[in-house]
Amino acid sequence: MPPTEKLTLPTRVIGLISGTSVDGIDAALVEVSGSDLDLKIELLAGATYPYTPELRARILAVGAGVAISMAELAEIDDAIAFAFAQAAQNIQIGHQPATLIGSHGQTVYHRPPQAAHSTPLGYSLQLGRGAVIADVTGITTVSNFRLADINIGGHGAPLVPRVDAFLLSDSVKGRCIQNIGGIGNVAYIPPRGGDWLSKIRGWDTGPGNSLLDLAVEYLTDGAKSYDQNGNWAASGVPCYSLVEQWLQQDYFHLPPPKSTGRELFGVAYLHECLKDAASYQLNAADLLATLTELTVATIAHSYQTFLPEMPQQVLLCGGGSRNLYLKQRLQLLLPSVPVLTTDEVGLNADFKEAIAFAVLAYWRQLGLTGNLPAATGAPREILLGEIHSVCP
Ligand SMILES: Nc1ncnc2c1ncn2[C@@H]1O[C@H](COP(=O)(O)OP(=O)(O)OP(=O)(O)O)[C@@H](O)[C@H]1O
Ligand SMILES: CC(=O)N[C@H]1[C@@H]2OC[C@@H](O2)[C@@H](O)[C@@H]1O[C@H](C)C(=O)O
Repeated sequence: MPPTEKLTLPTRVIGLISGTSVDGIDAALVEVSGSDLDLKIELLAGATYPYTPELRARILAVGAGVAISMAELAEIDDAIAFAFAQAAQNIQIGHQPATLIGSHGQTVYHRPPQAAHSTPLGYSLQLGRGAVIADVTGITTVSNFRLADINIGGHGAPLVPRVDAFLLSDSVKGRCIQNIGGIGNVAYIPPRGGDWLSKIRGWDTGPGNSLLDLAVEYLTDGAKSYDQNGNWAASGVPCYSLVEQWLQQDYFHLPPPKSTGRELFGVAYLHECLKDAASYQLNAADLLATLTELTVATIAHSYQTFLPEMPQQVLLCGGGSRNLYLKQRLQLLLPSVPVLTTDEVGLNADFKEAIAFAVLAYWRQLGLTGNLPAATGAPREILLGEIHSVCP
């Protein structure tokens, strides 16, 4: 990953993503300049636009493996594309217009590469066609970011670690940038200097909030979708024997690069957890405390197992960084490493993923590669994303 000499002008870009929590479309309007070591962003506006409950329910059903017709798939794709286009229009209100959009879309299926399988390549499907977004907004749109990396044998995920490396490296401290969305993922960034770029790593750590959210929905009969600040879980006690048992799951022992999704850590997985919890007679609060402990234990375990050295700081981002109980538990498991949020070093923790897709679109437009082979497992760097120009 050699630094480029390319001169770049500030560009106003919109980044759009709805993640595995399917809680809504995160939109970030950013001014981007530089290219890699000199990469800079200024967040001008950030907002989350919730899906309608009907669309959210349809997306979650597809993601959970419910069979649908091609006609229904087309309808969902249309609805997502128009919702993303609307989010891009809304985020510009009161600002100078953007000239570029980077849209991740909505993941509804993700299959990591399967070595020694008859179809060894991965497969990842993000809905919300970029061409429609470009047409509705009149703004060139880059989309389908994961495909190129997957086509050459990579996981197509996680993609954010390369952006993290250039926005969040430190000259002295090694950092782990830990996203806790539906799924958790980490970027390990050693202190800048020497061959630091070649030592950056990234992978999906496992469940973030996905099992917790599903459990809250189950326990409240759908009245609640998440445990605000982790208050409910904080009133319970984690069952450590169960956490130990759950940590035996193969995924947590697979060496990186690796990626996962709701296909593994989704409804069926929660049902297994519920059965186990019943055999330990856990009440609702204990169940949530135990699922929270699983998330933090998988994070701490993966650092201890797979990193060349422990970081000097952990910077949290994503919705899970707002879960105070979870943050506290992670700090307890990593006693010598301060656990902060990216807000505390100047990068918005709620919109970092949306910002990253703005940067990835900007790199694509400049002709710069976007993947980090150490994080996706691809054999080489490659241009990410398809460019949809505006038809006259
Ligand atoms: N105040 C809060 N307290 C506890 N949990 C919260 C809070 N705010 C957000 N969350 C959690 O964060 C989740 C949303 O996180 P986020 O938007 O980062 O996920 P995502 O981007 O959809 O997922 P991914 O990063 O896996 O793609 C919510 O579903 C909820 O579980
Ligand atoms: C296939 C897919 O959408 N993966 C997401 C998901 O959500 C978190 C984790 O799993 C990560 O690998 C990825 O997203 C972020 C944006 C990434 O690519 O870095």
